[in-house]
Amino acid sequence: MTTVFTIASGKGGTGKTTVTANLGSMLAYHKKRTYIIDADMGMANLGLILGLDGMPVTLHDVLAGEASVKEAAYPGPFGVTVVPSGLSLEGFKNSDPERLRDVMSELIGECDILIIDAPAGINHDGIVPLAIADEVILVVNPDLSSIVDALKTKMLTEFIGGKVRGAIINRVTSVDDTITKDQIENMLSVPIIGMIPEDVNVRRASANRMPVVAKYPTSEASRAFRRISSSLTGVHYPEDDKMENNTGKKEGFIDRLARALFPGGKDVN
Ligand SMILES: Nc1ncnc2c1ncn2[C@@H]1O[C@H](COP(=O)(O)OP(=O)(O)OP(=O)(O)O)[C@@H](O)[C@H]1O
Repeated sequence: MTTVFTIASGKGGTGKTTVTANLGSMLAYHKKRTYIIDADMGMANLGLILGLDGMPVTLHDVLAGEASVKEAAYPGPFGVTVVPSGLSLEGFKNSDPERLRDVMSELIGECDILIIDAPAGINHDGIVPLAIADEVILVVNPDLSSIVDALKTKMLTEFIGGKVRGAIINRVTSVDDTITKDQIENMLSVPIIGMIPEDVNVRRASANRMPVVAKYPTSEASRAFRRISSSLTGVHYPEDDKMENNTGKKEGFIDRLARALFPGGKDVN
């Protein structure tokens, strides 16, 4: 059975693409056959942060009716399958978001989990991903405008008959005492699935065209992504699990100690 998750927000820039890339990679690591699809077709950057931009066939071609989704699918970290969007405005113009339904039908049964990175806002191209998901996951930042926009997305999802699974609070800082987790939970009236800290390693990993869970597996953000993927799959993930990093080398005690002592420091590899 395939479960379709749509990662949505309301406000732009809250971290949908980051969540899609990292959650998808972690679920693949858990041996779930996982597809991640960049339906943020106007502002595509899933391929960019995974080193899969400039691919010959993209979701644009699929939604223009010129290719099948499997032709636009590429292997990503830990075996996740990535369907990037193209970067051209022409391709965006020719894409019909309604065709996402066909993409979904094509992949049902072919994978365990399908994650759709939705565009920000509540335009037509943003509504289809909300409508076709089994469960929508909201990504919010701990600020009022992000929460209010997520609330609008939640209401829209329910209005069109969709279901919101919960919210992920991203970019939480230790000095942030303005809005608490409980307040966000109350405002949105959905469970909080997890909290991801503000972590410079997220941007450092993107600059290296990798998800943080693969590039900096012991970072705070990676730990948070592992907890969230465990809670979605029910697979227990020991905190001291040894994941292979980008060099293919197992993280040893010295690496972990160095990271613990110098969390914001240089890559020790
Ligand atoms: N937890 C985090 N810590 C530090 N930086 C982060 C974190 N999450 C996301 N970012 C950074 O914030 C920026 C926006 O993230 P991202 O592109 O994932 O957002 P988005 O919601 O997909 O944006 P858009 O609405 O434009 O599609 C990126 O530079 C990303 O690296």
